Amino acid sequence: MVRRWIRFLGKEEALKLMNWNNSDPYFSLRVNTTNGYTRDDLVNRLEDLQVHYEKSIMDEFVRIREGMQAVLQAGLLKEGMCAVQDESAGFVVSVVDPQPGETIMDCCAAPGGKTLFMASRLAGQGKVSALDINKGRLRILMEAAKCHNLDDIITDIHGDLRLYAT
Ligand SMILES: C[S@@+](CC[C@H](N)C(=O)[O-])C[C@H]1O[C@@H](n2cnc3c(N)ncnc32)[C@H](O)[C@@H]1O
Repeated sequence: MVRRWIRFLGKEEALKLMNWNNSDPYFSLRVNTTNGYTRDDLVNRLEDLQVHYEKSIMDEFVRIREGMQAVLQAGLLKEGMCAVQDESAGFVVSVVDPQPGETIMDCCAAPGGKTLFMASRLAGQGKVSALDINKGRLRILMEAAKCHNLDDIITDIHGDLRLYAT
């Protein structure tokens, strides 16, 4: 594998990739702006909890390497202040760039990380239809939508995407 990386990326980039693979993983948290919170609010709560963080280049995101237990115990997720969301999923939403008033169809949507983020970008105007084949996962999605005050924007559709393809 290393030989292949060096062949494709060159030695310097391959070394960077290997160093990154050996670094401690981090969680990223996305602040829930629909509930009126800003990233500064989230950062203040993390500081109160003495959880070290890094701000992401994406406005809504903060990275933490340690302290997830403290975040959970303080109820930051339950009270809808933030969600655990990988920044790569956030980049997808940046590319979609949802605008107020739009209607968006999210296929294979559950558990809803991108659905929630897209819905929050609509600023109260527009709709996201979240389709998934798995009822239980859709239920989790709608519970999260409620917690994030986005249940009037998001509609769940239980269905098999393959049937829409014909
Ligand atoms: C990796 S998860 C999607 C993650 C989601 N997009 C997010 O951002 O949180 C894949 C989902 O696709 C759903 N799925 C798989 N096959 C499907 C199908 N034929 N029709 C609809 N949903 C399907 C699964 O139930 C699962 O919830």
